[in-house]
Amino acid sequence: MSEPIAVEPVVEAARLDAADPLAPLRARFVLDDAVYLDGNSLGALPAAVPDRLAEVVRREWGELRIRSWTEAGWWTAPERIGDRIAPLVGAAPGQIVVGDSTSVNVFKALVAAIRLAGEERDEVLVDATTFPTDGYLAASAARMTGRTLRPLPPEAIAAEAGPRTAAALVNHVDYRTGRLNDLPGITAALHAAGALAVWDLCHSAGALPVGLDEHGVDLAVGCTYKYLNGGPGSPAYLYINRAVQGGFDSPLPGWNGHREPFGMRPEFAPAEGALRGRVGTPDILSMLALEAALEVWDGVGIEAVRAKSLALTDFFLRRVAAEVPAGLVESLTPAAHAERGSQVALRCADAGKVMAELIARGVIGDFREPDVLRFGFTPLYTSFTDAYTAARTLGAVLAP
Ligand SMILES: Cc1ncc(COP(=O)(O)O)c(C=O)c1O
Ligand SMILES: Nc1ccccc1C(=O)C[C@H](N)C(=O)O
Repeated sequence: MSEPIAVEPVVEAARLDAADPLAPLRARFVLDDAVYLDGNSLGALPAAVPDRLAEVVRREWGELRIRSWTEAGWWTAPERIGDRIAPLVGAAPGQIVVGDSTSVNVFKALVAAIRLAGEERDEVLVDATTFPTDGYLAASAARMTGRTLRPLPPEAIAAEAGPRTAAALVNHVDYRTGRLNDLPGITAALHAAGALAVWDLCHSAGALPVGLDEHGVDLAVGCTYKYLNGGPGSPAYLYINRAVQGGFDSPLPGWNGHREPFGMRPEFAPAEGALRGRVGTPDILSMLALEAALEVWDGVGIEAVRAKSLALTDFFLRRVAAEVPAGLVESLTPAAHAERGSQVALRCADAGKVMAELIARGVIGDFREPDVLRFGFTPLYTSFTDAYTAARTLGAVLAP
């Protein structure tokens, strides 16, 4: 029997790219020769955005002016764009509004969840490994509402939720390690305890299926500037499950969330449905840039995105193992597909300096304290050749 012929890794990468059904989508983005693995911080620019934004400024702002609130659909943009995001996170229409930052939406969602849970539930759980803003806001929400905050590792939340628990705020994918938390299981356990589930989807939306409706998530928030490519500071979104919309009592009841915003009434009366999650005047330029950015999803299914994401991170992990001498890096990202988001986090000595050197050589990832190299894989535009080049460059930096 003849030995199997070992395929050169660069050839393997090229073959994987040639067989990739999503490969043509890269042309929908503005990219250069750099290997861009930072879409989990700031997604690349979709090619349709600059012209659309110029049109919004020149025609809608410059010429139509105030008429654009109605004639150009500005006023209804938060719910219209929410409905555009909905299929990507497994939500039926009418449950998502776009606006404000993720931080502000975390506050709205968590306080509303505490209010929905009722007075007798006096503790709030929060993912102890969370991106800091969620932890800060959860502490303030708990303090304001007179509840006790209990930070827990996400894998402990299901078992610890009990009759005192009002709600838990959990990240779907951990920003540092790339671990994918068990959204269906944790949500079901919270519900069994009579508590509400609030999920932060920043690092999962646009990278993998979320299934908000299917799993009965109560409330969720996420940013749009990572895997949804909405641009720097693009508005975040708030999902309010239809089942809890009637009881959603916003801690930020601004006039945009009023049943009759132009009624100019002294008393607040919430709008029907997810609209009550709106606060003030939407940030139209960012919002319409996001709307144009979402066109890259036309005809793209999130299942195909997930399949490519896993193939990319598998291939990258394999190439890192081959290119980097043993012991120099340690993957913090779970090997099991069921526990992996769309990034690879490698612990490494002098990670800050190593990332600076990678960037100098055209491989853009990021460094997170204290010792983590983070590589984000955006299936819409990252190629297997990018993954190959990144691993090879890392090998060259660490073992010159
Ligand atoms: C999990 C998570 N939540 C929240 C944020 C940020 O919130 P904001 O969009 O308000 O800056 C980030 C990243 O910036 C994040 O990774
Ligand atoms: N919004 C930003 C603005 C500037 C620099 C980074 C960010 C990030 O989004 C960081 C990201 N949330 C992270 O997971 O580290």
